[in-house]
Amino acid sequence: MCGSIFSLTFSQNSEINITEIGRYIDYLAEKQGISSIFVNGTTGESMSLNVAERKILAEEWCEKAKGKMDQVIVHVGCMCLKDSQELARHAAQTGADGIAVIAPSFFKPNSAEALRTFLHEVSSVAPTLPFYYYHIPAVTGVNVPVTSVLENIEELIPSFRGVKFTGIDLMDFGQCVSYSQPHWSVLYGVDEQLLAALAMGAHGAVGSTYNYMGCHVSKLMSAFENGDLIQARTIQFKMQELLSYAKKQGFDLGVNKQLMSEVSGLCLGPPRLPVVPCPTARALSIAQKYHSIFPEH
Ligand SMILES: CC(=O)N[C@@H]([C@@H](O)[C@H](O)[C@H](O)CO)[C@@H](O)CC(=O)C(=O)O
Repeated sequence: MCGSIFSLTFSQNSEINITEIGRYIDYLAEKQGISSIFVNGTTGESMSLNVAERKILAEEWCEKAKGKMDQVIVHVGCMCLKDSQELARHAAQTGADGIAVIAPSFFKPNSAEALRTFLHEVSSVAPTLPFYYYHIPAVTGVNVPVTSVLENIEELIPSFRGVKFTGIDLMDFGQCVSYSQPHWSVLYGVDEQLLAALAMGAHGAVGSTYNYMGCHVSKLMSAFENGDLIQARTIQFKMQELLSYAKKQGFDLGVNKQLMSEVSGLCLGPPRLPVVPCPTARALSIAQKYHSIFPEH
C-alpha cells in the first residue's frame, strides 16, 4: 500500500519545508504500515509548486526513503510538456523507482491518441524508469477510458508499468486489470471504495487517507486476502463513516492536511493558495470522529 504524500509548506511565507520529511517517513513506516510513497501527486499539491520546488521535494523524499520504503514513485506531470520532461529526467537522476504522469488539464488531450502521445513524449526522456499513467478524471476532467490508453501501450512506451486509477468507473478499472501484463501494477486511488477495487483485482492502493488510516487499511487488505470479507467490509465501512462525516463538514486538501497533522502530530503546515487552511475546530472535530471510529488508534 502506498501513501500519497502531503507537501510541506509553512504559513509565514508559504515556502516548502523539507525538515519534517525524515520524521514523516518514519511515521508512515512505523505507525501506518506504508511500504511505498507517491511524491508530488495531488495530495502533494504538485500543481501548486514550481519545477524547482518539485525537484527539491523529490530529492529529499528519495534520499530520506532509502532503506525505509520499498518504492518512491515521483509524479512528474505538469500542464507543460517541457516541464514534465525536465522533472522526468530529474527523477531518473535522483534515483526514483518510477514516475507517473497525469493528463494535462488546462489544454486537455481530446483523444486517447493525443494523451498517449503526451505520455510517450514524457516517458521517452527517462526510458529506463518504470512509467505509470495517473488517471484522476474528477480533477483533470479528462475522461478518456484508461483501457483505450493501454492498448498495445508497451509498443509506444516500453517502460510502461501500470496505472494509478483514481476514478469510480469500476468497469474501466476492471478492464485495466483484465488487460494488465504480469509485470504491471494497476493501483486504486479512491480510498473509500478500495474493497470494491480489490474484488476487481487491484494490485495495490495509493491514497491520501493512508497517511492516517494506513494501519487500518493494511488490516482491510489482509482480511480480503484471507477471504474474511466481513472484517474487510467492517473496516471499509468505518473508513466510509469517517469520510462521510468529514465531507459533511467540508473536506478538501486543506482539511485533509490539517487532519493528518492532528492525527500524526507532524507539522505539515498549511496548503498553498488557492487552497485555504482548514479551520482548526473543523480538523479537531474530524480528528475526534476518527478516534471514536478507531478507538484502538
Ligand atoms: C482526488 C483525491 O485527492 N484523491 C485521493 C484520495 O486518496 C482521496 O483523498 C480519498 O479517496 C478521500 O476522498 C488520491 O487518489 C489522490 C492521490 O493519490 C494523490 O495525491 O496523488
